[in-house]
Amino acid sequence: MNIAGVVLAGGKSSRYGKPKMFEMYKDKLLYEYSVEALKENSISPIIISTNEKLVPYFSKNDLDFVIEGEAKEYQGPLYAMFNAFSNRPNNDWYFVLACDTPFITADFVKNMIERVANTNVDAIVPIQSDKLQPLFALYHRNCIGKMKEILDKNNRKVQLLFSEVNIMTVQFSSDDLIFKNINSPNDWI
Ligand SMILES: Nc1nc2c(ncn2[C@@H]2O[C@H](COP(=O)(O)OP(=O)(O)OP(=O)(O)O)[C@@H](O)[C@H]2O)c(=O)[nH]1
Repeated sequence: MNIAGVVLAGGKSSRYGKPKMFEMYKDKLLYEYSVEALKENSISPIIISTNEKLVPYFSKNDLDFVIEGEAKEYQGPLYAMFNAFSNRPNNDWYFVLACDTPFITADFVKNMIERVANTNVDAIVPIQSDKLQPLFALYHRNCIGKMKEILDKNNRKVQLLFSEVNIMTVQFSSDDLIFKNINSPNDWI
């Protein structure tokens, strides 16, 4: 069972006012929290999905990842996922994370990937307070065709995929900080 990691880092950051993935929090850049949580679970390759303008700003440091610029920018997470998955269709699963989640942990990633064995669902998606968390989820390559169908109809919502494929949900407690993401500078306060 091979799992690729995909960190989505090509959004507009319009609410933040500047590319939020490069904000420093404690000792790391914001996007590095997601890369590290995947890396600590030996997930390889780890792909950073971004746009051509931002590619030069990702520094490899000691982290091990591949940076990919999308031909069409700002098409949203569903397109970004489709693009990253279909560029490497030989992976069985893709672990998708966003670039703005400083409280993500390697334990969370471990908990999720342990569910991949012996399941025949197409996606494994966390749920917290009745809200699905599609940008912290595992997608099987079976999803690629359905994603294309949704995009071809000019739809962009990741949630639309969940009525087209079989999903397993994983319940998390409402006080778990893992899913907190940073949209604007006020979210740090
Ligand atoms: N590669 C890629 N990632 C994206 C794209 N759109 C959003 N993302 C990422 O998806 C995650 C969630 O995005 P949002 O925070 O909702 O949107 P955003 O565009 O980054 O920020 P806003 O402009 O403030 O809505 C973030 O990690 C984004 O970087 C895209 O078109 N391509």
